[in-house]
Amino acid sequence: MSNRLLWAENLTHLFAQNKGFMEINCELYRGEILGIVGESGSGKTTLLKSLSGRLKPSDGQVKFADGFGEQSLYDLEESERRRLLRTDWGIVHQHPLDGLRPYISAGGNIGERLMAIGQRHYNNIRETAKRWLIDVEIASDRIDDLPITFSGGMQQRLQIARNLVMEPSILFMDEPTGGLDVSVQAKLLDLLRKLVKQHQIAVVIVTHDLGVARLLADRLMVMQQGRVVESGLTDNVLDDPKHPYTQLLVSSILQN
Ligand SMILES: Nc1ncnc2c1ncn2[C@@H]1O[C@H](COP(=O)(O)OP(=O)(O)OP(=O)(O)O)[C@@H](O)[C@H]1O
Repeated sequence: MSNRLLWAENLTHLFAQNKGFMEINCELYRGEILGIVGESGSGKTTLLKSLSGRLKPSDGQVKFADGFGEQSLYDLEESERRRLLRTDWGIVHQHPLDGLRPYISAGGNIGERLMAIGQRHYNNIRETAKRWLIDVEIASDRIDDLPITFSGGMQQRLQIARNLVMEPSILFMDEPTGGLDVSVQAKLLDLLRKLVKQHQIAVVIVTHDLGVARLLADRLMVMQQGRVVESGLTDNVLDDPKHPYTQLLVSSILQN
């Protein structure tokens, strides 16, 4: 069985000239972390949306492998795509409250999706939610508190728990540490790395921060003006960048 989970074939979506992404071909394998880097406006978020079923591209295909074989993401019915996004795939937004229900408890945020797939045993759901709170380093006695009473870092960890409780095969993350203080960011990155490796989850992560990419990603794609200009193993791309744009990105970090 191939370990290829998700791939894009000549994927293109343009809002206007040079605004969006063009002719993207990429692959994601089971258990790997793929980083998408590039400066602001290079099309990273738009590409992530298309790869994760939230933006139908104007051209090309997103395909994925599941138990039934190979499927074309945008040939699915809208409802099927949504179900896939809530069950087998997860999405971690930059702003945690975009991915949480602010007015239901932390435990409810984690348990809700289990109930949506038919789990009904309240005590089991609560125990699972507690375990996930502990796994993302939130005290389990906060289970009945609302996410709006949590710090930004805690909210982000809760958003991660809400996704991981479904044991997704793929997690899509857009600047997950974006709004956090540096020290909180570092802790979250450590936790993320531990959890995705432990649960063998494949990840596509968008970041403009090469430090985040270095820490998390196994492979990188570098985007400039909607195109992938370089890709490869993270260490190779960052230690020995071939494309002038990647060289510029790497050297601007070194100067900071
Ligand atoms: N819904 C939209 N309608 C029109 N233009 C859009 C839309 N969404 C994004 N764009 C434009 O497409 C280009 C790529 O945007 P995108 O958000 O994908 O870039 P990015 O690399 O993720 O940038 P950032 O790091 O700042 O989030 C930008 O020029 C942006 O202004």
